[in-house]
Amino acid sequence: MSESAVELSGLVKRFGATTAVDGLSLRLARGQVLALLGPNGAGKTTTVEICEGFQRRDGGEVRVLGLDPATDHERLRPRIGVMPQGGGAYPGVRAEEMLALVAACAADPIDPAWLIDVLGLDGARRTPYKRLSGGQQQRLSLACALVGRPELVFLDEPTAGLDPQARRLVWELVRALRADGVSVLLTTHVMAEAEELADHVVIVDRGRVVADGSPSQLTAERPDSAQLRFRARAGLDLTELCTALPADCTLDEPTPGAYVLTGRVDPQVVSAVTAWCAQQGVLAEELHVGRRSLEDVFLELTGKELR
Ligand SMILES: Nc1ncnc2c1ncn2[C@@H]1O[C@H](COP(=O)(O)OP(=O)(O)OP(=O)(O)O)[C@@H](O)[C@H]1O
Repeated sequence: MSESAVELSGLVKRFGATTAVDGLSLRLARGQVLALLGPNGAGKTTTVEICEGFQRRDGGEVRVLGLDPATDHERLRPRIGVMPQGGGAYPGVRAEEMLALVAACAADPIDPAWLIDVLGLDGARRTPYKRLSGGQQQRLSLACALVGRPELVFLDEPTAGLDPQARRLVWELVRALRADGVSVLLTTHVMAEAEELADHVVIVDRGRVVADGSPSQLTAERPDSAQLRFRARAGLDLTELCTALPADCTLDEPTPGAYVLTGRVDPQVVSAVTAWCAQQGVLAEELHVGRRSLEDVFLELTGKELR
């Protein structure tokens, strides 16, 4: 087994009566990307901040690059990069000044001008932090996390609020980091981000791990995990359609006119659905047979209620 970049065992963190992290264990192998997913308040940021050495744990074991962040923070700091949720900086500092300041703390920094260019911040180099757009602040925060050539990077919701172009750029950077052997632990609410980038996904809920594996393991580990999706006019009688299908199939209309059948999808099932639609004079469009998405797995494990 390769060496771990992060190893947590039975991690516990309480805030008064709230148990934010409740016996959480996970492992990020060196050179890999781990995505930590979970609903709001699941304990992701708290877990990441304990790994970064910014929060003290109440129980469990934590090893980050072989060190304990609670006691070895000074030795760990130059080896890790941190992009906190929401960023933050002195409002008057100019983008290039801020990056230069962070670079000055590193033994062998990446050229700040190059990073500014790669992250599309060239036109904003002399803009004070408070005047940068939210997306520019995010990208500057990412630049600050990377400028010290870290061995391990923590990215807390790195693409929150970014436009699609900037999101793609961040994804490319994460892939480039991985190709360079950098380990990445990221939190995200964007399932496509986890599917695109992560070698390993850990889903947490109420401070506990509820699923752990590669994206393909999580979406395909059950034999009944296939789905048939199609579009048709809204409000089809799903109870009646169900009678034409095997008992273990479930049908849902998550948004009007979009249908999802989950179960053992075989040729007979596809034929039964289209035949039933034909009997109703309904054209089933955009038929697609595939695996459950990571989002389906996530909702199944963590529920659909808002937190
Ligand atoms: N400093 C704090 N004081 C008190 N409670 C806190 C503190 N920080 C976090 N919590 C609580 O701990 C729980 C976990 O919060 P955390 O921010 O780690 O969740 P999260 O998974 O990162 O959520 P989100 O997706 O909304 O960012 C929540 O109930 C939160 O209210």
